[in-house]
Amino acid sequence: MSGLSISKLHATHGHTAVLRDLELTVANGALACVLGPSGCGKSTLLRVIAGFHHPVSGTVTVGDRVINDDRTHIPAERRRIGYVPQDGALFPHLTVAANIGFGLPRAERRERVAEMLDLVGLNGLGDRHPHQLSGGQQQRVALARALAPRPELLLLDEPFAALDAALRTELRTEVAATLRRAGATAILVTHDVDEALAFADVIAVMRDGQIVQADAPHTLYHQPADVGVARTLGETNLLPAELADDHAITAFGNLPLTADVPTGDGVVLLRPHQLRLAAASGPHTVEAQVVACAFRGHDYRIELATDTRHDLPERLITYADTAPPEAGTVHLQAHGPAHPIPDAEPAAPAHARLTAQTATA
Ligand SMILES: Nc1ncnc2c1ncn2[C@@H]1O[C@H](COP(=O)(O)OP(=O)(O)OP(=O)(O)O)[C@@H](O)[C@H]1O
Repeated sequence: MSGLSISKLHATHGHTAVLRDLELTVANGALACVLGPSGCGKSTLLRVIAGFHHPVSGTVTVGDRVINDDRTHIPAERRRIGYVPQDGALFPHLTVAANIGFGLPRAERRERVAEMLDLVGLNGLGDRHPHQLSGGQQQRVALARALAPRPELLLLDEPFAALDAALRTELRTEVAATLRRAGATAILVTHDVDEALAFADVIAVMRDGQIVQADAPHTLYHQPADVGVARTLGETNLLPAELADDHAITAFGNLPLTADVPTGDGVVLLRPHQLRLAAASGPHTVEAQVVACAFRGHDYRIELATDTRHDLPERLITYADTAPPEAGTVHLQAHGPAHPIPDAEPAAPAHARLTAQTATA
């Protein structure tokens, strides 16, 4: 398999610009996810890479082969790129084995089909037809069919979207393991954050036809480039802070920063699990009122109203293993590192809201 490199890619649908100056690199053997809201251009990007959609301009390289630039447009069937659409799109009148072997040279077909059935865990089901398989099994056949011709790159367009939650989790774990065994370079399109976090070596967050940040899941979650990426990856607490080189001075005391930044007023990100309920008040605890608490099986999601004495947003979110006292007062502690968010507007702090309410009363 080979890596992928995309530079200055522009694509349109009619007169509408869909991909704008898009840049993306996926290393050889990496599993990448493109994550973004509906309509941001994810499928169009995959279709350009696959060769089904002509871009206006830009360069697409797989390994050391340029498959698209100003002078080159290699047709889809000669790109050696596998494509698994949302519904699998198996041939209904062909058996599983015939689906997987479709288009393979006759001499190697039987052996390669057996290898692929083994890879996706469907030994013994080669003689069935697609309608005799479950949804998850059909998707595994689609994956086997895409991998059979040894593509240089595999594209998966929301391949688990039609499956129920349990099967979806199971299958994406299996597919990731299968792709790693095959040494595949793959790009999965999704708008499911959990899927992206669980599947990918690299997540590329897409917004309005551009990749705004591409990084390892852990880096992206804890060090997002802007508020939009921070919110795409999960719930946020955005605290006003005084930035002082390597630490932030906050209502929770001094917290180390993820990176050195210029000094001055700013906003820092703390993910919900970085706020914890303290047993009692202390020098760096903040008092808050529980306004909502939801049990989620593995933990509780707690929404808190902050104390008006503190320079904090109106609501904070934390996750905890045990339920707090109902509608009670709790003490919160923060655990760094905090991540500075350059473009964030500080939420109206509690004391400012109080002043505003008093003024209008
Ligand atoms: N065939 C088409 N003709 C005209 N406009 C299109 C066509 N296909 C897509 N678009 C538009 O291009 C934009 C990007 O669509 P695309 O399908 O790439 O987004 P997406 O991120 O994959 O969305 P989703 O997650 O809903 O599948 C959308 O505004 C869409 O309406």
